[in-house]
Amino acid sequence: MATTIRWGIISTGKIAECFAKDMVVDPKTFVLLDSGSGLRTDQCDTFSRDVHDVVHKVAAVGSRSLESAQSFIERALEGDKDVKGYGTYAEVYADSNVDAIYIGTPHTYHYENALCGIKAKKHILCEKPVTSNAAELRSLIAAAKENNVFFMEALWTRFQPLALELKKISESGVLGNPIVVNADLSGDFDIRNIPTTHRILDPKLGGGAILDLGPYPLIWAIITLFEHPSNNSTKPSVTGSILKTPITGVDANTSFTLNFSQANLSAQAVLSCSINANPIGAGGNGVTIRYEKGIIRVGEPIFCPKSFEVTYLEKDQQGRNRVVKEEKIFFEYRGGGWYFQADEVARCVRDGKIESNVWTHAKSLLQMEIFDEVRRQGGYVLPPGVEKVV
Ligand SMILES: NC(=O)C1=CN([C@@H]2O[C@H](COP(=O)(O)OP(=O)(O)OC[C@H]3O[C@@H](n4cnc5c(N)ncnc54)[C@H](OP(=O)(O)O)[C@@H]3O)[C@@H](O)[C@H]2O)C=CC1
Ligand SMILES: O=C1OC[C@@H](O)[C@H](O)[C@H]1O
Repeated sequence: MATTIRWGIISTGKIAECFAKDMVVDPKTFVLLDSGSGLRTDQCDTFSRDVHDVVHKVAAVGSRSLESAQSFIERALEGDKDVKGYGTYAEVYADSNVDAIYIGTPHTYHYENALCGIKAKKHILCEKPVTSNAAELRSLIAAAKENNVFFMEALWTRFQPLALELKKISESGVLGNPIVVNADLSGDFDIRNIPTTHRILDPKLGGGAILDLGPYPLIWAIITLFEHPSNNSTKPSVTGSILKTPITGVDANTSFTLNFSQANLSAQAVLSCSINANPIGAGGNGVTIRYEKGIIRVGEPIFCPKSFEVTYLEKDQQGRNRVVKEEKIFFEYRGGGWYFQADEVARCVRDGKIESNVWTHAKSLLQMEIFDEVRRQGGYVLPPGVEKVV
């Protein structure tokens, strides 16, 4: 019999709406198609979501305003009368019809929202970045353990079928070891014209590039370098550089380099993010991973790419690399793709786990430690009181 997870949604902002809409995409009728030239029809079925073991149901929506909760239910959940709308988040935590809480508030509220949910014995899926810093995350992990509830950061990209397939190729050895990862996520948020209270500009909301966009270039380095068997889960060294905007002092342009050289890997990730620049790979590739014997190029947008290309290289007699094969792999699916991570939550809850084996507490912690270090080196200090644990 399928396990049903009854979700309580915290906040009625943009991403909460995307997540809620995805929860009503029928997982059984969903088919993932491979399209275009380079079709790998032999493997299409492998990528079908075709989920029969878990079912998602939104049971409650909480907002700071009841009207907002009700209008959210109308627009995102087709006015479903079975969904309770609440004018406070506390009522969602207290609702006995809610199994798991999805948190879609601005970064600097994640800690307190997640802690309230955990204390109410709810399982938690919390948007990225999971907290403002590593200390807050350590405190939440301890609280989740103490209350025996599942807790995971909503690092949705890690669960997408493209990421799973790329990881398989990356670790198969067919391309040799990875050498360099280049990844950027940038967006032009029109920072001169948006209000300084916008979450991307307001330091009280953890504004800037590193906390909002940084998780995405980083996830490709984590998948291909940190998780690579030759790395033995060894943490990288971190070098970061930040250019702040004079508008509010948050980081506008941030780059960070990770060296993986302590285990059996010798590889570097060169990562960056900006809130005032167009995507570097607009119309092209947002991530490039160079291996000893090939290259993988991942399409934009790097948080939800729909294709990647693999170039296989071989040395000729003069020792020059030549292309021997090129392959392009496409992914298509209905909905936004946020349900892949929700399926993971449901299965972990069903199996009595408090942590995912895929996006573990340790990987979220590694991410927050890297961001802390980049902010430290770049001199980006959040205003007093914003970080609830330091
Ligand atoms: N996984 C993904 O693809 C994405 C993830 N995100 C993440 O989701 C989070 C929210 O982003 P996004 O949806 O774009 O943000 P929005 O500003 O659109 O929504 C945030 C919501 O949080 C609630 N909220 C609570 N306190 C505050 C406050 N002080 N100021 C503003 N809003 C508040 C509000 O809901 P209410 O009024 O109902 O209480 C608001 O609508 C971020 O942490 C971001 O990193 C964002 C975009 C994509
Ligand atoms: O998670 C996200 O993905 C898309 C970006 O535009 C957004 O700002 C970010 O929060």
